[in-house]
Amino acid sequence: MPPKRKVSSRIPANAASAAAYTDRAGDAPNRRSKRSKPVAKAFTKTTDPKDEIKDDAIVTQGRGGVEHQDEEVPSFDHSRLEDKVGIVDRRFYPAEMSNERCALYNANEIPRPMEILNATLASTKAAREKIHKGEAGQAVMHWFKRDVRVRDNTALSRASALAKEKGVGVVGVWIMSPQDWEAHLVSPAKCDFELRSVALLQKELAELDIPLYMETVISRKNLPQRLLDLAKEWEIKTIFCNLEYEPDELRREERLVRLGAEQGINFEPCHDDCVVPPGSLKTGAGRQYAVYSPWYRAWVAHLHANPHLLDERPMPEKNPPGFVEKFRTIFDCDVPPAPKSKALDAEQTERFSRLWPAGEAAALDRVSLFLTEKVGGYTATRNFPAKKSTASVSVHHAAGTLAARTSVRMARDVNSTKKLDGGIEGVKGWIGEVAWRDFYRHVLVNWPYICMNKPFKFEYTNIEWEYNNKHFRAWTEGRTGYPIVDAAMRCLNSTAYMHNRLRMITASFLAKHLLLDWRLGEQYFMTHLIDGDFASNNGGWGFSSSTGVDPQPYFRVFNPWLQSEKFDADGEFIRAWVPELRRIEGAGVHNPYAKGGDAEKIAKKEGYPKVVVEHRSARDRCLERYKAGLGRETA
Ligand SMILES: Cc1cc2nc3c(=O)[nH]c(=O)nc-3n(C[C@H](O)[C@H](O)[C@H](O)COP(=O)(O)OP(=O)(O)OC[C@H]3O[C@@H](n4cnc5c(N)ncnc54)[C@H](O)[C@@H]3O)c2cc1C
Repeated sequence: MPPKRKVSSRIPANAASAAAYTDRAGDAPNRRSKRSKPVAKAFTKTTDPKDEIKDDAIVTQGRGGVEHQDEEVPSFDHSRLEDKVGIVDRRFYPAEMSNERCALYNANEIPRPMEILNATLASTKAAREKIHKGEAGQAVMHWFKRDVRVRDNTALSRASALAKEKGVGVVGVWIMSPQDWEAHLVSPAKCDFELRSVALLQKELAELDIPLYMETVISRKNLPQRLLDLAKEWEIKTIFCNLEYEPDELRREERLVRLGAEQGINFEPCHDDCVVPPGSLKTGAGRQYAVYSPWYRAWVAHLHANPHLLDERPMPEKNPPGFVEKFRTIFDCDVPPAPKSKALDAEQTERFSRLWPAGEAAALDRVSLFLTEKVGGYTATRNFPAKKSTASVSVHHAAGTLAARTSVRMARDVNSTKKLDGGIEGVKGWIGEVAWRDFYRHVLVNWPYICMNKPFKFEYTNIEWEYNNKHFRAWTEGRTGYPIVDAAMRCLNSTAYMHNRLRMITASFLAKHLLLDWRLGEQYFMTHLIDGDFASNNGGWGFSSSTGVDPQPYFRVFNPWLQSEKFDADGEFIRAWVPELRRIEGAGVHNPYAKGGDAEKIAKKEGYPKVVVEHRSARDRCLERYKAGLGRETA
């Protein structure tokens, strides 16, 4: 066990605390401090000085913070390198949370953001009811966030019902928050998709005489008060929204409930994003499930016992006569342009619009087409990227142009049993995949520290990751010398999407073959995927790197060649994305340099790279490093 030293310092929650880090790094073996310099340079994020992001908005509290006081810090504390390698964006977040603090969450000694929100909803209940019973105001507001749709929208439907009861209309609001996009690493393709969807939403709402007011709020911390100010300006007494489950968002909504109650506005957050609201399913011992299979059985049983959870939410009604005239000025808002750091060029705009039609009509078309033409063969074919046999609706689930509830209901309704289980194998299998999305959200709510750069299994913090920039670049560019990995990464870079099997292969390759800190890969995916979604992405990375909830065991290391031969047997997917290997016939395409002959000649001639790491030795190094990391005392 490494020697420990007593640190008697109070590190402010928001301090970059370079000195503290230097100190700690000083404890580390020389090889690490030697290595950290060039690595820091290579990975540190750069910020465009022209960008709108302002320093004043750095969130100093709120993602757990660093609250070490007289703590025991072992000399090995590899996680602390995160500051040097740019894992945590310190413009927005405090440094990586300590393992002790994670343990406190697990021991229920720190209230989770959802619990704090629920407590505030309870403590403000009387005040909010009084507002509800009071004056009608001029309208009811629905704040659109990750629910860019009119149909099957819980909070919008409730806003419409309340407006009808009060004899007023509904006003829609959508706020662009460039800092949220920056902090959440939202990819330019995803921002563009959202903006295109918002433009379509505005048109759909206009048919119901509902305006969509749009505004850009630069500083994310000002957003709650700005919403309340808009409500006051328009004499609105109630604001509805659907909940997002990341800690920052839950804390923001908690603040809105509190500030709203103080300022005479009832803020009503609704569960909508999950089919089953987080917190509804508990093990026999009353805990949140950390394993998918029993959780899934409970999820199905819960939905069969509570079928209303799958009911379509009523469409909002048309606003009453005279409403358009009263709110004329906000009917003509323009969709704002993407912030500079997220803007696409003309060619990218055209490409992504063609590949990913936006809006809820496109979403419903996609899911309907899938359920009529493809779902029957889903279970048998879903792992084969070249078959294009999955629904391709994750982009819609992520933007909220399609509710997961809608997908599950539509699938249930085409099932021969009219249930979630039994009946058609493909339908059952597909519902099970959509359920993974719920599962990872339930996990996020119960273990919020996964959103604070900690692995679910925080004992894996002490694995000594590599920060090899050359390897990372080879992975991002699709030049690792492993054709299936390279094809997948090039597909991601071009289409902003990657098939699930390939996400598992590339993620496993980064964490286990290259031994790179899995959080680098997690971030790269977020900044490039059009369907980037924190909970699903983090869950997928946790699974593949064996650091997450219900992961594959660390000693299972995917062999990329075997995966390739199994799931892209004809090499169709590889040839589509790696032109250097297109002329190779037969199995040589999976590992051209090993096969010799024509395959090797073509690969060499076309400049296809040799492997960056040799499979067997990479595997051995991985097992050794994981084992050593797990044997270490947690920091
Ligand atoms: C490392 C890694 C990272 C991932 N990152 C994301 C991400 O950022 N956003 C994202 O939506 N999905 C992510 N996934 C899950 C999955 O790869 C995609 O949801 C899926 O490829 C989307 O394609 P589809 O819509 O055709 O899926 P289908 O196979 O048709 O599945 C239907 C829907 O179920 C949900 N779903 C399917 N598989 C999963 C899963 N494993 N976890 C959670 N939800 C699932 C999605 O909403 C999907 O649209 C990740 C998986 C891994 C292994």
